[in-house]
Amino acid sequence: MIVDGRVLREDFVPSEVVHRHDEVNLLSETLEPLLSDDRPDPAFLFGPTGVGKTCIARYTLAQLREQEPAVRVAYVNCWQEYTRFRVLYRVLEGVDRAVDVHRSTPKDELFERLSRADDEPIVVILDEVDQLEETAALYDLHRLGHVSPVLIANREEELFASFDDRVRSRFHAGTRVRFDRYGTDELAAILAERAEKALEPGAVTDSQLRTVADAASGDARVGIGVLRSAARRAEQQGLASITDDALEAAIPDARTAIRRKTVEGLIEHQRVLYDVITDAGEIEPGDLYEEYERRVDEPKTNRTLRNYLTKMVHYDLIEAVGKRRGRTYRLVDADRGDGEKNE
Ligand SMILES: Nc1ncnc2c1ncn2[C@@H]1O[C@H](COP(=O)(O)OP(=O)(O)OP(=O)(O)O)[C@@H](O)[C@H]1O
Repeated sequence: MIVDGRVLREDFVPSEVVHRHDEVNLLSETLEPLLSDDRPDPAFLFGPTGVGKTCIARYTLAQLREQEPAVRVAYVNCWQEYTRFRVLYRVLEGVDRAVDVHRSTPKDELFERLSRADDEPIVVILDEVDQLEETAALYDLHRLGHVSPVLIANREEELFASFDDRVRSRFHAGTRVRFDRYGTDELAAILAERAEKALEPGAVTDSQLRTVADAASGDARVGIGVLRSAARRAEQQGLASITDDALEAAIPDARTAIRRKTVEGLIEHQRVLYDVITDAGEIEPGDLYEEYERRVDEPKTNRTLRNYLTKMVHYDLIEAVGKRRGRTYRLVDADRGDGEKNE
């Protein structure tokens, strides 16, 4: 039944995006100066998870490179690359200038190397940029006239709150491209496009795709995950098409798989917070920070911890219950039907 499983993978960049034309156009216009050797303003892509920010950034840059192949693109996921060293290293790697760089190479030398790599413009996509712990990396990139950053984050307010004044003032100007959650019809159309490429004709009905879109509540990553899981289940049972039962079973399946992957991707300190919450069942912030500090050697500041927690809420790993005073954190129930997904 599955003819091309790649199409249902998370990192697949579709050759055509469904909807999001306004967002693609705004980003393309922002980057247009690159076509005449000028430097564009920074571009920001804001919105909740699974709404196509990464996909649209990659797609738009792939299109731009078709017009101007000299433009180089480096992709940095700041969830993993959260220090100045790691960001600069990843950008150098993205433009094939990372040979002979070691852990002990001074950061200033990385910066020097990047400043010398100025024969062609470089667009740096900084995904999950609100996870960056050393925002000096942004200051570095801004100083380089041949580097154009595209920054992706959930919320503008929290992102700018994490910047120091130097970075804030430099990134103040810049185009904001805002993404809303997909409606059921939009998500169903995205899923139909994927299903057409990935599955045999007739493997899934339009009404089933709407059920998936509805269950995913606007998150395309969840929707595609459900479709993938349902198709696999049906295939394992030797069926020629997806049954409603396979679909129902796939909804919690997909959420669990996505959650497992997100937990695996947590950095050490986030993981400790997650473990404390898991052990406690439900816990107040004060007790959470206290227990966290007991478990780590060099604790992060409360502000950083709050940032981690916000991110984990965005990623649907934990939920915050109650208002300021009396607020507690607990794990999100994997089997939840959803509909109350956090923004
Ligand atoms: N408009 C679209 N057309 C086709 N595929 C899409 C579209 N929007 C999202 N997708 C697909 O949905 C999945 C999730 O999208 P993406 O990773 O871009 O979301 P995101 O907003 O960057 O989320 P996060 O903040 O969690 O990283 C990807 O597989 C992507 O290819």
